[in-house]
Amino acid sequence: MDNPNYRSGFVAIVGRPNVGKSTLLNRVVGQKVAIMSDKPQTTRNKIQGIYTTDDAQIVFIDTPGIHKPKSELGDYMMKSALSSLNEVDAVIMMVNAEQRRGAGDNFIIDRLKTVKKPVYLVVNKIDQITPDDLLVVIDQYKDALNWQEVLPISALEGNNVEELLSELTGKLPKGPQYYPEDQVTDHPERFIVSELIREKIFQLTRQEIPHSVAVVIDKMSRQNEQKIHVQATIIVDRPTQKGILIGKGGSMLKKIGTLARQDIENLLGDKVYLELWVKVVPDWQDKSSALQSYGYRKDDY
Ligand SMILES: Nc1nc2c(ncn2[C@@H]2O[C@H](COP(=O)(O)OP(=O)(O)OP(=O)(O)O)[C@@H](O)[C@H]2O)c(=O)[nH]1
Repeated sequence: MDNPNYRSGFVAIVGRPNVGKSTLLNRVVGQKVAIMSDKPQTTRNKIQGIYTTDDAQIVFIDTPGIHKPKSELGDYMMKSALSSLNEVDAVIMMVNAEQRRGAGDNFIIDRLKTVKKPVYLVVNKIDQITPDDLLVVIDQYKDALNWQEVLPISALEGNNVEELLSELTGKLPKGPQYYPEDQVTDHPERFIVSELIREKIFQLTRQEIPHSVAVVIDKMSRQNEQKIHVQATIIVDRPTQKGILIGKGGSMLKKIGTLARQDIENLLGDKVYLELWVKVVPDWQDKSSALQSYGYRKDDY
C-alpha cells in the first residue's frame, strides 16, 4: 500500500430482525449484495459488504438477527452472530425508530456488554418519525450501554449514512486495503444467487411459505457464448409448500424464476438460463447433516 495512513478494519452490524441491516449494507456498497425483504430473519449467513475509498476500507459483516434460538437453525444463526463480535474493530447495534425498545433489544444489549470494541447505536428509519419521537426513542437506549456514539439514520433514503461512515473510518486502525477496490463482497457468487432466489420466494409467497426454505445452487456454468446456466433446488419441508411454490400449471415457479433471473443477470452481467426445482425434505431445519449439505457449515463460525 502506497498510503502509509491507510485505515482498514471490520465492522459488525447487529440488531433485531427487520431493522434494516441489509438495507444499510446495500446502500453503503452501492450494489445488491444482501437480501432485503419486509419479513424478519431472511439473512442466514454472514454477508460481507466492502466499502473502499482512497483513505480507508471498511469490511462490513451483516449478522443474522440475534434472537433466542428455537431450532437448530436458530442456534446456528445465534452463534454465528455472536462469534463475529469478537473479531471486529467496531460494532453497530441497529434499532428501528418505529419500534419501542423490547425484550429482543435487551437480549442483544446484554450480549454487547462484554464487547470491548466501540459500539455505535444506530437508530434507523428516521424518515418514518418526527424529531420529537426520535428524542423519545434515543432516551430509551442512551443509558443502556456505554455507546461510542448515537447516530440516527435512514438507510433507505441515505440520511446521515455518510456521517456514519466517516465516524467509523476514524475508528479503524491503520492497515492494508484487504480487497481490491472494485470488490464489494467476498461471498461466492453462488451464495448471492441463492439469496436472490430466496428473496423472490419471500416477496411472492408472503405468509404462505414460512422461513423453512433453503435454496441450493446445483450448477452454475457457462452454457455457451451468450448464456450462463444456473440450476437451483428449492428445499421445503412439506409437500403443501411444494404445491404453493410450483403454483397452478407452474405459474408461481415461473414468476419466481423470471424475477430472480433479472437480478442474477444484473449481478453476473450476462444472460442467464435459470432452471428451478423444488424438493421436499421433511424437518430439514432440525437435521444437522441436512443443514451442512445446504451450506450452513458449522465450521463457519
Ligand atoms: N422507511 C424505511 N424503511 C426501511 C429503512 N431501512 C430498511 N427499511 C425497510 O425495512 C425492511 C427490512 O429491511 P432489511 O434491510 O431487510 O432488514 P434486516 O435487518 O437486514 O432484516 P433481517 O435480514 O431479517 O435481519 C425492508 O422492507 C426495508 O425496505 C429506512 O431507513 N426507512
